[in-house]
Amino acid sequence: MTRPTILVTGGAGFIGSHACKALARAGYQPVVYDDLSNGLVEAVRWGPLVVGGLADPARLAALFDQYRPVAVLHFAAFIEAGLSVREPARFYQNNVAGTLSLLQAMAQAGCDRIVFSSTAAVYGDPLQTPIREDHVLQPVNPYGRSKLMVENILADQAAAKGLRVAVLRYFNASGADPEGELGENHQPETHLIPLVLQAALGHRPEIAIFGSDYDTPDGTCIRDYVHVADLADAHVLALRRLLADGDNLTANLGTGTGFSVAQVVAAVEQVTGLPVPVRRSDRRPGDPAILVADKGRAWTDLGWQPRFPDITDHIRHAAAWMRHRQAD
Ligand SMILES: NC(=O)c1ccc[n+]([C@@H]2O[C@H](COP(=O)([O-])OP(=O)(O)OC[C@H]3O[C@@H](n4cnc5c(N)ncnc54)[C@H](O)[C@@H]3O)[C@@H](O)[C@H]2O)c1
Ligand SMILES: O=c1ccn([C@@H]2O[C@H](COP(=O)(O)OP(=O)(O)O[C@H]3O[C@H](CO)[C@@H](O)[C@H](O)[C@H]3O)[C@@H](O)[C@H]2O)c(=O)[nH]1
Repeated sequence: MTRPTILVTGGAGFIGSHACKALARAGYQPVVYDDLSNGLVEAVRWGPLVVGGLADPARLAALFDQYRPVAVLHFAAFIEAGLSVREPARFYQNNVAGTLSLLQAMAQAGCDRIVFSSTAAVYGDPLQTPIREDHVLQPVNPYGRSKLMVENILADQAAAKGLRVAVLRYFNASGADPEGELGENHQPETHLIPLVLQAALGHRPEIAIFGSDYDTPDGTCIRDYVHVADLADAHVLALRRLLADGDNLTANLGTGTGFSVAQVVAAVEQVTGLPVPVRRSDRRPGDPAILVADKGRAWTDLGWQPRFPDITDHIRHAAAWMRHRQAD
């Protein structure tokens, strides 16, 4: 029997590459479309790679024509909130205009199912935590606003044209493939866990803790770290739901448990047995004190249960990946 083909935009990136592995394991055929602006050819291992950008309608049309995907997992985007403050137009162009171009290609090809990578950044500074999906949406940077714009576009297309949509709002993606085949390769790396690991392993002199005067028990920011393999599993569940004509859905993907920056540093020291040189520095603009998901909807509506709720597993897997890459 032929495996249903799934188009994975951004499938050479961190989360998209893990999703391709999960798709292949679940019996689907991923086809990756990525411009390699922040992804790696080596991360595309479970199906073909077509190199191209979202803004290239001819290449997208040819791709739909050749592979006839039954659905799209749409990861491709610029992802750094801090950069979005300095380069807003680039973010809106890539994340919003790029998605419009993708939607046009989908419509022309008759492909009407999409799983969209949204983010906890759509909530802005939370008024209540854990954050439920019906929390007010007031993003505080252009990155979050670009993602909210796409959510609204998808909702309008669903109402007008019957587009079937799953919006997944990830909290902080972390970890690496538990089998060591994939991991995080951002250039430059801005995410906390890999940076703390680099400081522990001596690849950088120290880690700066951005702010120690937040209204949290130890004064440092609290985040909900969700394992990338668990994110990948959630995409397979969301895809199955859309392919089975289930209702459209918007769901948080988080564990419901928060860890402070200081707790992450302590966990890295415990897992690696190495000291982490720390420098206390100013707050980073735009960082809310606490971002923790209400996980209920993904549990009930998707049947999603993270396999790796324990942050020490995230750190172990990320450290194994880092050591493996160093050895290459
Ligand atoms: N990493 C996180 O903690 C996190 C949290 C919430 C949401 N997200 C969202 O998840 C998605 C994936 O994030 P990631 O961490 O894997 O990022 P990533 O940068 O590793 O992956 C994104 C991929 O998209 C590609 N890409 C970007 N613009 C493109 C374009 N115009 N055309 C084709 N390819 C393009 C990049 O080359 C890269 O391979 C993003 O949409 C991001 O906003 C990530
Ligand atoms: O060198 C560093 C880097 C980060 N942090 C702190 O660590 C926490 C996590 O930061 P980071 O790993 O950069 O992730 P976030 O800024 O929380 O953003 C991630 O998680 C969001 C969802 O919660 C997504 O929207 C973003 O795309 C994704 O990058 C924050 O409190 C940062 O202030 C430090 O103290 N020092």
